[in-house]
Amino acid sequence: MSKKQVNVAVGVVEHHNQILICKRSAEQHQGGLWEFPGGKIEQDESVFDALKRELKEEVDITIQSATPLITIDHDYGDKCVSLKVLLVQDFIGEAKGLEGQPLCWVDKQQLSTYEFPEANKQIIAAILK
Ligand SMILES: Nc1nc2c([nH]c(=O)n2[C@@H]2O[C@H](COP(=O)(O)OP(=O)(O)OP(=O)(O)O)[C@@H](O)[C@H]2O)c(=O)[nH]1
Ligand SMILES: [Mg+2]
Repeated sequence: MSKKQVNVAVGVVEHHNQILICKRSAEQHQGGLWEFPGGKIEQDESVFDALKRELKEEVDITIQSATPLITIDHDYGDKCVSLKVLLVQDFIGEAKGLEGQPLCWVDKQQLSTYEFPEANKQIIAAILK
């Protein structure tokens, strides 16, 4: 049986040269690791609309615009993901963890000192380019 492929909208939210990261809860896939906020893209939803919905739900910010940064297809063994990563520099609101998740703003250069899912290494490389 083929593994399910999940399309995910991921936001690299940047403000004053810092990036917003959140901690995944223990029970989630890749739980306990840091992530860039985002989530699954629903059927008939654009990447931007999915990201806008997820960032409002998870961190209470409203994104105004976003630009494509990178797409990463990764096989975790139990699950294949296609991460559509958008760079967000234009948003309204102050980020807070609406799902009780720890959240922090990190200098770009410090990102690699946090533990992320494997696929995120390529995202961090793209941010630093
Ligand atoms: N949001 C997010 N997901 C990531 C990142 N890196 C990464 O491999 N993923 C994977 O993408 C998949 C979907 O993301 P998600 O769990 O946030 O989806 P969601 O918000 O719709 O959550 P839910 O199904 O837990 O309610 C997960 O399997 C997760 O492990 C990342 O930086 N951010
Ligand atoms: Mg999510």
